[in-house]
Amino acid sequence: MARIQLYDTTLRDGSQGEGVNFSLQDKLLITRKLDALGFDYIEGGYPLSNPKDFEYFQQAAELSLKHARVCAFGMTRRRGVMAENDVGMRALIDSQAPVVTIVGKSWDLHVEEILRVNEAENLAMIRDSVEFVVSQGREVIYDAEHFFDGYLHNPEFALATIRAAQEAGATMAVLCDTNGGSLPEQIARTVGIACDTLKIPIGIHTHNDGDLATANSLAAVAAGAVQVQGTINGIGERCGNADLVCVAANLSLKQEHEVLDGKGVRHLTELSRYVYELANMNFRNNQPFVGASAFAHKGGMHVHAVNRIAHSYEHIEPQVVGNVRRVLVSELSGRSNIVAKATKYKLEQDADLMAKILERVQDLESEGYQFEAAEASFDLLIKKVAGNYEAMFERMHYRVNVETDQKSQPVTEATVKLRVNGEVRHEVAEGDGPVNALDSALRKALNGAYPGLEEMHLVDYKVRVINSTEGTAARVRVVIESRDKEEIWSTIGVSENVIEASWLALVDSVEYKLLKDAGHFKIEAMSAAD
Ligand SMILES: CC(=O)SCCNC(=O)CCNC(=O)[C@H](O)C(C)(C)COP(=O)(O)OP(=O)(O)OC[C@H]1O[C@@H](n2cnc3c(N)ncnc32)[C@H](O)[C@@H]1OP(=O)(O)O
Ligand SMILES: CC(=O)C(=O)O
Repeated sequence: MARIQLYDTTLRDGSQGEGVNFSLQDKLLITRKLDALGFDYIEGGYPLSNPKDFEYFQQAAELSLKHARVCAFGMTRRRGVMAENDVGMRALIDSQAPVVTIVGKSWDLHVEEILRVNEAENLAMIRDSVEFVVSQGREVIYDAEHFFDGYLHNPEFALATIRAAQEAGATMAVLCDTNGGSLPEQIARTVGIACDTLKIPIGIHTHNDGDLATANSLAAVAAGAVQVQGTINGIGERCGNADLVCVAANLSLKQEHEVLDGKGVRHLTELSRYVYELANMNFRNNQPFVGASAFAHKGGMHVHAVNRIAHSYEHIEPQVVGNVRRVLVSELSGRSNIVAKATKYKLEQDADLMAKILERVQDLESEGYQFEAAEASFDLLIKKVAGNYEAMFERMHYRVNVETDQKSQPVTEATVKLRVNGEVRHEVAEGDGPVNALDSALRKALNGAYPGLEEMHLVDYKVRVINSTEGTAARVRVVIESRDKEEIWSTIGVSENVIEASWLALVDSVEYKLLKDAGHFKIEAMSAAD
């Protein structure tokens, strides 16, 4: 099978996604990461667009990348202007980027109605721009915008545009499904024709408006394309670009093409999460290959089978893309889900205990608990039902007061009374709201007894109404996410009272941390039998 180049445009087309805004530092960090994983090209930005993108190229030049070539992106010269006098062309050259990607028009509609030039002038704009940049010693990749729509309406003109780019010295013509509405058969047919027409290699750049960006990229490769452009996690304009994480995994694992130097695929999960973190976006749990749910098994029959042969319900082994298998516990669980979770405590042989845990889970889930989102509370539940739970403190009492004079911000105060190692402790604390005040008072009461608590903090707090038909008497489910230096964990509380539900989740979170520090829990992936 062939070597396929991966061209990442997270920093340019990805930045065109709604809500995405990378700082200069983020862009440089992502560049380093992509280079380390073996990406071939990194499109860093549009130097004419803004000072940050211009500065990026100055700093990227200092990065001593091992593998990737950095590309500056821009459009062909404006109509009626010589390429050497065009501000966009000058910005591309001044960027000092070794590779310049020039986007030009392929669809006669855009030429006539958007640029408002004739076809001959558009061909001259492409030719002049590519020739000028090549004359400045740069490699030129030519992005043929709207190529597939253009080919449908006027195939001779669309092909003439990429021929012009080839004749002017471009090293690659990348056919863009800019509106993202093409289907795989259309992509394959058109790429095949372009491959037969040109001598230079063909690349593919797809958008996801029909949810087909990955399929269209693979169809293009099957028809002869040797470069795929896309973004990490598929972020980008409108519905996004082809997700290079999925494209790379499919090309490498399903079609045995060589991508990412043969090594990067097993770091795809880490890369995906790294980019989400820097983009300040939530992880997409159901993202294929790398999402937290991509290898999470919930249905009891699935878990039963996966315990015997993992690939009975998995298309690849999770570790080949750096992901892990997970077993979820819920009302849909059978004994196998519980057994899988209990293996790390070596309790799985105790059939009565497994049945008791399952019964307890089903009872609690009928009250509104959901353990799949609260694995730390489930670990505590196993200990409690197994009879080897030791309370690290005894809860005696708590109270929360909120006072407001209607003129200033409400003041929230919590009081917590505990017995810790035989000593009664009674503490009060103020906070930004009841959960924060309770958390502060609980920590004050435990102060000195468990120093590890200082490194733990809350990172997320979610409330859901469970039986909404009951109005204000409805039950609420609170899920709290906490972290320390080494782990993130989630706990749950359910009650008619939001403060009580929060308190239950908070206490579980602190108890999990204290028991973990005392060596009671080990973080292990489920080990399946194959
Ligand atoms: C498919 C893609 O994703 S292409 C990349 C799209 N990305 C972006 O637009 C983000 C960065 N863009 C920008 O910062 C700005 O749009 C700039 C700096 C490029 C241009 O800004 P402005 O000069 O203010 O122009 P504006 O954005 O309003 O309009 C685009 C101009 O470029 C012209 N143009 C558009 N495409 C091309 C092209 N391929 N070749 C030549 N000229 C073009 C248009 O005709 C229009 O010029 P006109 O006003 O003289 O008719
Ligand atoms: C070049 C590009 O981003 C597009 O045509 O979609």
